[in-house]
Amino acid sequence: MIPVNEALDHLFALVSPLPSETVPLAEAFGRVLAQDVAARRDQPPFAASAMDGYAVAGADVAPGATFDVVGEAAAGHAFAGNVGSGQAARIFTGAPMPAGTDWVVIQEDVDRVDNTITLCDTLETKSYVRPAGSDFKNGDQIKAPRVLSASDVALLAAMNIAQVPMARRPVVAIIATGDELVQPGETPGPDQIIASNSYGLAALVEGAGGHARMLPIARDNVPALELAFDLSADADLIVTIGGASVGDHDLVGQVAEAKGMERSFYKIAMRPGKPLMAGRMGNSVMIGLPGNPVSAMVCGHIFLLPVIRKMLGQGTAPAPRETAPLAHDIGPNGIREHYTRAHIGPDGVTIFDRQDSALLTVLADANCLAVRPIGDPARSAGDKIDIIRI
Ligand SMILES: Nc1nc2c(c(=O)[nH]1)N[C@H]1C(S)=C(S)[C@@H](COP(=O)(O)OP(=O)(O)OC[C@H]3O[C@@H](n4cnc5c(N)ncnc54)[C@H](O)[C@@H]3O)O[C@H]1N2
Ligand code: MOO
Repeated sequence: MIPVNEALDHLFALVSPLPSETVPLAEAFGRVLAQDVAARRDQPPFAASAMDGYAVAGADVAPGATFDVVGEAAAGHAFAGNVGSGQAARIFTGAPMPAGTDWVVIQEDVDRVDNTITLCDTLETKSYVRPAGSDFKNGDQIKAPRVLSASDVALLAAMNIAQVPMARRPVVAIIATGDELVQPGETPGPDQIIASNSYGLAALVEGAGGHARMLPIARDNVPALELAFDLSADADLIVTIGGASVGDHDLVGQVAEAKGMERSFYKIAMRPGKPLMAGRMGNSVMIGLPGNPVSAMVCGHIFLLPVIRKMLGQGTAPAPRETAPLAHDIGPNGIREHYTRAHIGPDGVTIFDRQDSALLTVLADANCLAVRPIGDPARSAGDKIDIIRI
């Protein structure tokens, strides 16, 4: 058994950042920017009014001052003329400031009679002009790598970047294995259960920016597993679930090796997740996850997501940790690093009593994994513990 950090280092050594691809802006949301991009224009491209009102020379603004309205500027319709001293242009939000003006008096502060406006006694003290380039300037950069948020997409659009260089999404083939499994929606036999991990892992993969390709369930026999590996050969990652342990029907490692998998490691000092295996397999990397549902999902968080992030060019880092106080006393930990299902709330971290790696209800109630190092002694309420949010 190797420690978790060593296993993760082995996995990082197996994968590299994928090449980038250019995608239309409308498809960029949630994906990872692969290269710095630069604004192709200033925004606003001209000094613009921030309000509806009258554009004047700021030097002329005083309570009771009067102006002749000589023209109009609206968004998309600049006023071509010049506005002289004692003159004003009717202006609307987003319109370019006419030549000769640097101040907008909001219409609420104006009395208008025919073509003459008179300013009221209490005036705003700000100009309501947005200077050219005050949001961004031509050449301003958005730095990669960065997961593009909805706000980023809006910013890229404003920068006139219609095609975006994105990290290619890793294709992750997910192979559930087991004679006992049927797909959700099917009718299980009396000795069967519903495949769950494959769906949970696919959700993790998609959430991290990968593309999950779920394969048909592979039965516990050599030809079925061989076929599943053949169907996954072009994936960037091949993730198997189950069949990783020492039972007579645990054939995954054996078949993977017969198919050319060069094993990097097998078995880690982790609970849950002990029978994890990984290795290079053709142009792909195979990660064999244990079958117990919580084990597979925990390994998904601790190994699969960091590997996907590396492939997306987001660097080489384990699942992010925080420290938080324990809400209660806990006993000592054993010889495997324990990723306990836990809940962090206002009272601190509560580690659930039931930690069997088959209990998906407990996992679904957890909002974090509280990590107990190998040989960690008993701890008291208030002691700090590492957590990983899930
Ligand atoms: N004698 C030993 N027995 C076991 C050991 C051991 O060291 N010595 N390790 C245990 C640990 S730890 C784990 S974890 C499990 C993992 O075993 P496998 O990876 O071989 O998983 P399976 O036996 O195929 O399945 C275990 C369990 O999970 C269910 N399962 C499998 N796939 C799915 C799926 N896609 N969706 C939902 N449930 C799934 C399966 O029905 C079993 O109940 O081995 C221990 N045994
Ligand atoms: O390691 Mo197993 O994954 O404890 O349940």
